[in-house]
Amino acid sequence: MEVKARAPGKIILSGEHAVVHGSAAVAASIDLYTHATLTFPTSPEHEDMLKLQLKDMALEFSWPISRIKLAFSQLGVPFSSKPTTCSSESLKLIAGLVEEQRIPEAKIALASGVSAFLWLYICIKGFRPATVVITSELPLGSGLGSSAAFSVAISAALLAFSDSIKTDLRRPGWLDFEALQLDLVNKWAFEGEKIIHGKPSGIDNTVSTYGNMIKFKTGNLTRIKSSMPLKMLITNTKVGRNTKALVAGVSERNIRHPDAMSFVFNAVDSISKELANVLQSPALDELSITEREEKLGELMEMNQGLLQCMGVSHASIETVLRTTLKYKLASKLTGAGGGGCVLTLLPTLLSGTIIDKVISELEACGFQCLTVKIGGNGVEFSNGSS
Ligand SMILES: Nc1ncnc2c1ncn2[C@@H]1O[C@H](COP(=O)(O)OP(=O)(O)OP(=O)(O)O)[C@@H](O)[C@H]1O
Ligand SMILES: C[C@@](O)(CCO)CC(=O)[O-]
Ligand SMILES: [Mg+2]
Repeated sequence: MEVKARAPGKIILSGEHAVVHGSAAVAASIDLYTHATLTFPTSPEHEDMLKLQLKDMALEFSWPISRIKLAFSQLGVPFSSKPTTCSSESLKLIAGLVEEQRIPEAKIALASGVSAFLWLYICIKGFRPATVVITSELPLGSGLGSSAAFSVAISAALLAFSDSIKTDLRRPGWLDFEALQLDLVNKWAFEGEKIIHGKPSGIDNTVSTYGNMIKFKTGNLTRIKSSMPLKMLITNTKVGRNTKALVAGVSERNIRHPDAMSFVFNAVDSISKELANVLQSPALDELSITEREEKLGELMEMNQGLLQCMGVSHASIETVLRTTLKYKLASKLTGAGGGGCVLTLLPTLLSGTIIDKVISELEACGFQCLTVKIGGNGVEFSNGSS
């Protein structure tokens, strides 16, 4: 039997980092996906193995089920129908299982993803042999939510057609989960994100699970129905960074300067609320769209200034900001910053010629530009026929 799931990446229009400290943030899904395919063995030679294939990286990891059982023999089986946080003892055992796989040094950042996979698999499926194959259209560690899409796609593939989620195996094509099922996928994915991010707010797994556009504050989501078209250019600076370290850096700055940082987080909260209101205000005519785009651009610039204040900008991000500003276009980093991707608002009336000029100037700096569809479906699953 084969089960597939796909989960989208995301952009954050406002509020990253501050959302970890209780401010509101606004995020939207994008049409770049991570796919997870789960198959149970049909031939006896694979019967005692759990395998994880990361196809894009040409890496395969495998553990004899007996080895996993042995690792957990002292702590007991974490098998659970309820989303469970990986304790530091369990994380140590899992880190041991990951270390045995000898991930090449250049790809060692993948270790936290492999640990998240093992935790989700063992908790949800127990000691059952299987192969899980991952492919992704998202750049890893670039601010487009690759870690969340990975955790959501894995949780969804493991939960679809399980005891927790009864779904109809016979229907073809990509299928939607029901509301309560989505909540369960999201909660498990959050446990995966905790292993990769350290202290996630939950915004990335939430927008990847539910899709569309959301406002998110202290664990609660409000769906946003944007009444205006929204076009963004995404520039990947290709400067690698790690969300866990950047989130920890902001928390340290907050400990050093709690009074000043609380004003910064409050300012971001107001920006996100205003941004959500602008997106949802009733559509009237073309002029009002232009005015609203100007407001959005200004709010994005203000948010970027505050992200600089938090210490998560980077020289490469500043280069993108300077380049787009020459064309009077507003930009901000998206996700954890420190490199990664930058969003640039492309107003509806902006000519194609200008867009092409901006893109070629950014690409001449060695960056990669992408345009994506914003606000599509969240996680979906299929019986393998898609
Ligand atoms: N397709 C994948 N295969 C294996 N591991 C993955 C995959 N996608 C993400 N990961 C794990 O997530 C890590 C990247 O997560 P990180 O949170 O640093 O960046 P991001 O999620 O892309 O950006 P942001 O959190 O800013 O949106 C990788 O180093 C790896 O451990
Ligand atoms: C930096 C951060 O705010 C967003 C990463 O996409 C971290 C989080 O909210 O978990
Ligand atoms: Mg991430």
